[in-house]
Amino acid sequence: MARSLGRICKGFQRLGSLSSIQTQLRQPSTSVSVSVRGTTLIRTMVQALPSLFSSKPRDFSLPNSSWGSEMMQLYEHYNSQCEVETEGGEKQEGPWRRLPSYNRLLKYATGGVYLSKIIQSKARLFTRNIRDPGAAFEYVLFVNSEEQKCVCVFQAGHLLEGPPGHVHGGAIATMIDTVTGTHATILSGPVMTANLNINYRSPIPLGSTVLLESSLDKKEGRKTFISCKVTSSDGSKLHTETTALFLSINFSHLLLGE
Ligand SMILES: CCCCCCCC/C=C\CCCCCCCC(=O)SCCNC(=O)CCNC(=O)[C@H](O)C(C)(C)COP(=O)(O)OP(=O)(O)OC[C@H]1O[C@@H](n2cnc3c(N)ncnc32)[C@H](O)[C@@H]1OP(=O)(O)O
Repeated sequence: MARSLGRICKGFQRLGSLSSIQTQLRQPSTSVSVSVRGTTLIRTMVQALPSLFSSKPRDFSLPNSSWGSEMMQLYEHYNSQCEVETEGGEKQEGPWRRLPSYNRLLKYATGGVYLSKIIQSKARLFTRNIRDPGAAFEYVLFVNSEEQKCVCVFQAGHLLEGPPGHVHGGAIATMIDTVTGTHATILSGPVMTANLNINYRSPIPLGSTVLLESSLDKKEGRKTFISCKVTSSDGSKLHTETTALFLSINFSHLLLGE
């Protein structure tokens, strides 16, 4: 435990002081401003993420050759609203913001006390650990701070099969947890999923693109309640409906695992 804590402290030392991160935040090339309450932490984390990796991290939420036309259309729909033009022709932030996505959250604060050091260093985010483009989880998240909403465009690859020709329910749950969990983190800081209640209404064809829409229901103390719908890309078919509960945690909770 002491070793793990030491590693985490080292990790945060490498992150640099908060003021140096804030200086980074002010630089145009790295500036992201998610302007909802309680988002300073997540903004800092999102901003700091790239510097936690040894070499240039790959942002998995950018288009690749496996993205089909539906995925691209929806991506462009939301991406075009990340920056808008004023009447005077100036560019300014729009209502939506694309979230970058890496295959690891923290390089140094790994936890995982049951793993050897070598294996710990190979730990990767579940949804981003298959390198073959298009094979599994292809997705991109956008957040709308004003409306306290999050959307995710998700293209389900051939390795996610459950019933023949359709997406595995666990893979769907994984994406719902990812989207609502990210949304809850943006709204409330570090959280863990306490409850996910999913109703599967219609199967998702393998290879198709669907839209996940997450919205805040309410916040009560440490509890953040979120709802999420999965629909076909044109919104005409409802695939799943979910309510989720997230509880705010201290980082030490992840280490102690209690
Ligand atoms: C650090 C995050 C950083 C994220 C950065 C995001 C950037 C984006 C990048 C990448 C995206 C990746 C996003 C992935 C997201 C995935 C998230 C997961 O999958 S998390 C894994 C699955 N979840 C677990 O393993 C939890 C296991 N459970 C626990 O650890 C505990 O039970 C915990 C923390 C949930 C609660 O434990 P207590 O001890 O803190 O709290 P107690 O006292 O038990 O409960 C507090 C209140 O909550 C209610 N409560 C607790 N559990 C409940 C439940 N299941 N249903 C209803 N109420 C519950 C209780 O009744 C109590 O309520 P009363 O205060 O009395 O009103």
